[in-house]
Amino acid sequence: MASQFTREWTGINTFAPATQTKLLELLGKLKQENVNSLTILVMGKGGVGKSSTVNSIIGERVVSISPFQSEGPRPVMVSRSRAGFTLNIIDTPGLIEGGYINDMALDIIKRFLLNKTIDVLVYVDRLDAYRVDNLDKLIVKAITDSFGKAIWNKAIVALTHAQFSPPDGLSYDEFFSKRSEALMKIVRMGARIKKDAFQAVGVPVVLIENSGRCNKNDSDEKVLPNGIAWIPHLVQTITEIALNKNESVHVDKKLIEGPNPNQRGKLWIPLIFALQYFFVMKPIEGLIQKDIENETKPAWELRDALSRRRNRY
Ligand SMILES: Nc1nc2c(ncn2[C@@H]2O[C@H](COP(=O)(O)OP(=O)(O)OP(=O)(O)O)[C@@H](O)[C@H]2O)c(=O)[nH]1
Repeated sequence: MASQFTREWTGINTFAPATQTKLLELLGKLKQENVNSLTILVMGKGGVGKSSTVNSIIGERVVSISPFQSEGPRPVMVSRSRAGFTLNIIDTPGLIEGGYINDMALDIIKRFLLNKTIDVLVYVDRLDAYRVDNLDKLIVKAITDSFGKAIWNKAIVALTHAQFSPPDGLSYDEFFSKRSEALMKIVRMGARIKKDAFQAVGVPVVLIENSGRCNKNDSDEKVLPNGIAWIPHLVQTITEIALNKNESVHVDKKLIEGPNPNQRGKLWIPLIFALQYFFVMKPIEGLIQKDIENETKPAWELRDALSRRRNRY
């Protein structure tokens, strides 16, 4: 997907040596499986840390970040190559505006993605939130309606602000598990996937800390309060999703335009006619016939029939 002029992924060099080694190992694993490029789509509500996450993965400030919702509702694709492998990451604008899905932004994203193939969807939200609401459901529904339910076979839920300290009484792991559980429930509902099927998909939830003040371990890697070096963990999860048995999602015209409303239900028309014929028209015909047979003949008709019979003898 990237051209021959794709820039070198030099941002990797800014990571701690231990992180670099792990990332290069993962790229090697992908190449071993004949995967020479990956396209990652980053989506979520406004201001949750999508652009910051793109910058963290690339290791450069490639897209602008802002504490306020960004103005231009335009997606941006950043491509970098390293050792014969190309990484494409698509940053998208937040989809919610004034409490509703911004249809225009969604449409622009869909058109931007036309003829591209999504290998992994990273659905971003924040760890430090206490409740999920209808907006979360709406955004998941909008993603599902745009790219089909199959997109969730290729999805990761990523929670930013992961250096967050939960309120008194709750451990980090407990808070993470409660937050993930609540979010996964809303994702399942928004995607309209049955519980069993959704559990079988097993969308992974990963933690991210984009802040420059992220703690580091002895190997100088950025770590979370649970001790996990999050960059290699995120890239490893991306690799696993990319290599799972499910197909990547190719965005074609049919997918983004959805079913033609004029075609909707057309297949049912002959069946409805057949049902009407057998279960409405036929029984009515039968009743009419029976009615004619049972009809009591008027007296003059019986009298005329009798005199005709008498004259014959
Ligand atoms: N502490 C902390 N702040 C973060 C993290 N991720 C993002 N931020 C901050 O959150 C704000 C919004 O971040 P962005 O990356 O612009 O969020 P976005 O989702 O791309 O926003 P839109 O493009 O407006 O939809 C910025 O002030 C970031 O510095 C994180 O992991 N930890």
